[in-house]
Amino acid sequence: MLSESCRIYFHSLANVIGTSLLISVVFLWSLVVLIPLLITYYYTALYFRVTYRELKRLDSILRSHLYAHFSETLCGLSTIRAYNVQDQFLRNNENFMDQENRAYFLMAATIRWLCVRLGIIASVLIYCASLLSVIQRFEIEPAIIGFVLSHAMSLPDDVIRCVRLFAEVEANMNSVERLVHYSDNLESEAALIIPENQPSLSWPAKGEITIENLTMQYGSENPTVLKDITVHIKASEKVGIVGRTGCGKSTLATSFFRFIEQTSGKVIIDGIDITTIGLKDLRTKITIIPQEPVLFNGTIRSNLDPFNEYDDATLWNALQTCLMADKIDQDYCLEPDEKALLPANLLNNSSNPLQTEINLYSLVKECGINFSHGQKQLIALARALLRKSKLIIMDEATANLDHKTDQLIQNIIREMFGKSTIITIAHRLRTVINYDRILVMCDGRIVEDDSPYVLLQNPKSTFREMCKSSNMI
Ligand SMILES: Nc1ncnc2c1ncn2[C@@H]1O[C@H](COP(=O)(O)OP(=O)(O)OP(=O)(O)O)[C@@H](O)[C@H]1O
Repeated sequence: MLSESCRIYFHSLANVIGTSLLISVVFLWSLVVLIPLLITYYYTALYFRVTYRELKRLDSILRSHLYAHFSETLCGLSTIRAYNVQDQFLRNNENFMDQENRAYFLMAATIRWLCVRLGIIASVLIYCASLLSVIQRFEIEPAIIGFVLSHAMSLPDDVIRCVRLFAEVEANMNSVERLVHYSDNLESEAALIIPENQPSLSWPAKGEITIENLTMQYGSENPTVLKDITVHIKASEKVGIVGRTGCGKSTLATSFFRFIEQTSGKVIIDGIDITTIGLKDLRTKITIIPQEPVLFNGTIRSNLDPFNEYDDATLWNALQTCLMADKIDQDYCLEPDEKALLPANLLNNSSNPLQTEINLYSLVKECGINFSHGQKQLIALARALLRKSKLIIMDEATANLDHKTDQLIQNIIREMFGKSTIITIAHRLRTVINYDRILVMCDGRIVEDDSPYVLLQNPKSTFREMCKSSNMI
């Protein structure tokens, strides 16, 4: 929109300057009127610009409220209907529309105000040019007079367009200013790849982690979240992190990905300090199964394997291992015409699970809304299985599964990721009770670090207290 506004603005400006020059060259006396008119024009435009800019800003803000409310309503349609509050949301929507229209109406009124004033100024100029043509009718050729007057007639429109578009260009430049701010002034992440410091393809081969005096905070104005953490995690160890909400468990887990940079200290994975390598090299080697698994609009297949690296049988195996296969089988049986779309070799192969009416090509809606939270976590687990990382972080990954499924998944994890290091954040203590080690966190520090058995034997242990309060012992 900005380029189009600029184009029309410069076009109108050239017309206004050209016509004014033409009139003053042909009728020298017109300068007597032209100069005061230009001054009046300048001040009127200035007055208009300030008001219009503010109104436009107001309109944008109110419009964004309207759009936000509209999209939130669309996302929460089922909840709104469930609570039978459609009328309230309709009223709110009308209210937001009314408010936005107020600013829009004022903008339209301001433009009308300008049109009237500029129209008068331009008409005075045309009047003078016409008057001078009559007075100087014997001195100037009729053709030239006709030429000047025909141009002068378009002056009111050009003058109005010129000022309006100038204000519009200026208002649209706000967006440019914001983009420039985002691109130049905001701190960006570290380099994705540092060519002179790339880890080998097999890194991390063991999954051994050493954390030395790690301190982290979210921005300099916020309190320190991780305080001087030192811990060594052996290769293939299964470590559970527990602690009260807000004690820094997720922050410790995400520190491996450098989502926020550490304030001080070191995280060393298989001998490499993670701050010395590029973010892409780091992040592609670690797998996270997050609290809020992300699914994309597409199919189950495209969600499991976005870069098309695995065949269907491998994907299906991963789903079956994560206990998702039955669910998909039930929910998404292939229709005959859908079957026709599948590659023939998959359907003819008797050992292929696709023969049992499984559909990896089933639809996954935006944000995976057609799956339950637990199912989304199982799909995320299947993704992790496919990647076969040496280091896997699970942030409450099985929190939304029932206890039995959680246990089954834990067994699967132990079996399938036997040679990987696993760090699991768990609210449910049963999830990590069979792990090799438990780290208990409190207020950004590790207060206990031992095997679950040893911690449970210790009557003063916080972990024991936590197990007691959740009726495990
Ligand atoms: N993006 C953020 N910006 C500022 N502070 C944050 C941010 N994320 C977390 N925090 C703060 O850091 C502290 C630790 O949060 P963190 O999510 O690591 O805790 P947690 O133990 O994982 O909690 P939970 O069990 O509820 O997930 C909290 O006080 C939280 O308010």
